[in-house]
Amino acid sequence: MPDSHDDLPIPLYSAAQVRELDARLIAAGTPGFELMQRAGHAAWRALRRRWPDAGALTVLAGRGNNAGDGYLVAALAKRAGWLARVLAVCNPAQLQGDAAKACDEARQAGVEIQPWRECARLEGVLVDALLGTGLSGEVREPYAQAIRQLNASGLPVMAVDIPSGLSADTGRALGVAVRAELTVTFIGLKLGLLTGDAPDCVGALAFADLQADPQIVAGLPAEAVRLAAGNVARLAPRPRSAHKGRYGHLLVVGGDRGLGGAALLSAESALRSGAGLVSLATRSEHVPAALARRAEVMSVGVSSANQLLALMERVDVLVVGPGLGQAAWGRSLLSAAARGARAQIWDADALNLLSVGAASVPANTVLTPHPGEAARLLGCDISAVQADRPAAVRALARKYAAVAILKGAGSLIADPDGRLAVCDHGHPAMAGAGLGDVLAGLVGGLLAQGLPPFEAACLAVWLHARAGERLAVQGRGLAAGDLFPVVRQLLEEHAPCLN
Ligand SMILES: NC(=O)C1=CN([C@@H]2O[C@H](COP(=O)(O)OP(=O)(O)OC[C@H]3O[C@@H](n4cnc5c(N)ncnc54)[C@H](O)[C@@H]3O)[C@@H](O)[C@H]2O)[C@@H](O)CC1
Ligand SMILES: Nc1ncnc2c1ncn2[C@@H]1O[C@H](COP(=O)(O)OP(=O)(O)O)[C@@H](O)[C@H]1O
Ligand SMILES: [K+]
Repeated sequence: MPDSHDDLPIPLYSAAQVRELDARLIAAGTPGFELMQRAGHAAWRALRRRWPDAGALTVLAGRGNNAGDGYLVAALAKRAGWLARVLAVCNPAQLQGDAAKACDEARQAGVEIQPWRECARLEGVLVDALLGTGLSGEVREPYAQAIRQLNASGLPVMAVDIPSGLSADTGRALGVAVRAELTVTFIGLKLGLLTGDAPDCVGALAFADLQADPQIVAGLPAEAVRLAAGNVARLAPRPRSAHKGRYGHLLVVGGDRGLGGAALLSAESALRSGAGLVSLATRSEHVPAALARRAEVMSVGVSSANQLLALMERVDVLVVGPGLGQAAWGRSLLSAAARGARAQIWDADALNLLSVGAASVPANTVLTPHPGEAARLLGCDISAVQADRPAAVRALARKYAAVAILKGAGSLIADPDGRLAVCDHGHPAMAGAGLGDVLAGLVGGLLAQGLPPFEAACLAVWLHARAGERLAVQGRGLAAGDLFPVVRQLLEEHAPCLN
C-alpha cells in the first residue's frame, strides 16, 4: 500500500463507533442531510480529481444513507454537465429519510434513475453506493449480483465510504465485495479499511472529515490506531559516550538441521537494528557458516537445555523459534527458554510447540504468528482467523497475556491491556521466505535497546513494512536479507542515532 496513507488520520473506528460519531454530530447541531451533502461533495471532488475527463458516471445505489451519498454525487455530476445515471438496486419509492431526499435532489437535477438489472449497461466511472457501514451479515441478492457485475465490468470504480460488502469492523468481504480503484471514506477511518480483504478492495484511500467538530470526534475513544511516523516509538539518541553494554544482549535460539538460515536471519536483523550484542544458539553444524556470514554474531553450538540455560545467564532478550523445528532438540530448548525471566519473542516453531502445550509463555513476551500459526494457537481454522483478524489478535494477546502480532497484509498488534494497532504499509513482494525471521529479530533488537514490548512490536512492524514497500519498487524476488540496510536507513530517518 502506498506511502500516501501517511496523510490519513490515526484513530480507527468500528461501524458502531462511526454511527455513534454521526449521532453525536447530529445531536450537536449538524443535520444528517447536511452531513450527507458534505459527503456527496467530498466524493464528487475526489472523483473529479482522479478522473477529470471521464465525463460520465453510473451510480449503483442501494437503500440506506450510503445510497443517499451516491444520489447526491449523481446530482452534482449532472449539474456539472456530465452524463449521470443511477441504477437503483432498491426501488427509490422505498427510500426513507435523508436517502429519499437525496434521491429527489438527483431527480431534480435531471439524473436518469433506472432500476438495476443484471444486464444493465454500465458506463463511465462507476460509483459504488450500494452498502456502507450499515451492512449486516453476508451480502444478499440482488446486491451480490450487482457487486459481481461491477467487479467484472473492467471500468474504474469509486467506492463511497467503504467498498460494498466489506465489513467496516473486520475488513472481511462478507461473501463478495467491491474492488475499487478509489475509496473515499467519511468522518472516521474504519478499521476494516486496512486489514483482511481490504487491501484488495479499497484501492487508493481518501479521507474526508465532513468538517466534523474535532472535539466531538476526539471525545469518542477509538477502537485502534493506524501506525504512522508520528505515533510509533522512537529510540533515544545515543550519547557520544555510548557503549555496547547499554543496548542489550540478544540471543537467538533456533536453526535445527536444515533450518539454519532462519535463526541467522533473525540474528542479523537484531544486529542491524542496533542491539548491543547478538548471540546465536544453534546446531553445532551451523556455526561455521554463521561465523562466515556474520562474524559479529557470537554463534554457539548447543545440544542441551543446560547449555542454553548457561548462555541465557548473560543475555537480556531472547528470540526463540526461527528454524527451531518441533523435534526433541527444539522442544528442550524452548522449555529451557520459557524458564528464563527475560523479555522474549516467540516466532515460528516456538508458536507451533506452544500450540501443542509444549511450553508456557513467560512474562514480557511478544508472539509473532502468521495466520496459520495463529489458527493453531487459537484452535481454529485459518479462515476463522482471517474472517476477523482484529478479534483473533486480541484473543491471542488475552490468552497468552502477551503482546501479539498477527502478520500478513494489514498486520495487527494487540496488547493484553486492550491497545490495538494496525499497519497499513507493506507489499505483496514481501510474501516470501524469511521475512518473518527478519521481523522477529527486529522486534528483539528494539526490545534489547529498551523499548517496551508493545512499542517495540509496533515500531518493528512499521519499519519492516515500510522497508518492504521501498524495496518492492524493484518488484518480485525480494530476499529477506535485502531488508537490513533499508530498515537501518529508515530507523535512522525516524530516530537519528546522534542528536
Ligand atoms: N448522517 C449519517 O449517518 C451519515 C451517513 N453517511 C453514509 O451513510 C452510510 C451508512 O448508512 P446506513 O446506516 O443507512 O447504512 P447503508 O447505507 O449501509 O444501508 C444499510 C441497508 O442496507 C441493507 N443491507 C444491510 N446489510 C445487507 C446485506 N448483507 N445484504 C443486502 N442488503 C443489506 C439494509 O436494507 C440496510 O438497511 C455510511 O456508510 C455513509 O456512506 C454519510 O452520508 C455521512 C453522514
Ligand atoms: N501481501 C503482503 N503484504 C504485506 N506484508 C506482507 C505480505 N505478505 C507477507 N508480508 C509480511 O512478510 C512477513 C512474512 O512472515 P512469515 O509468513 O512468518 O514468513 P517466514 O516464516 O518465511 O519468515 C510478515 O511480516 C508479513 O506481514
Ligand atoms: K459503498
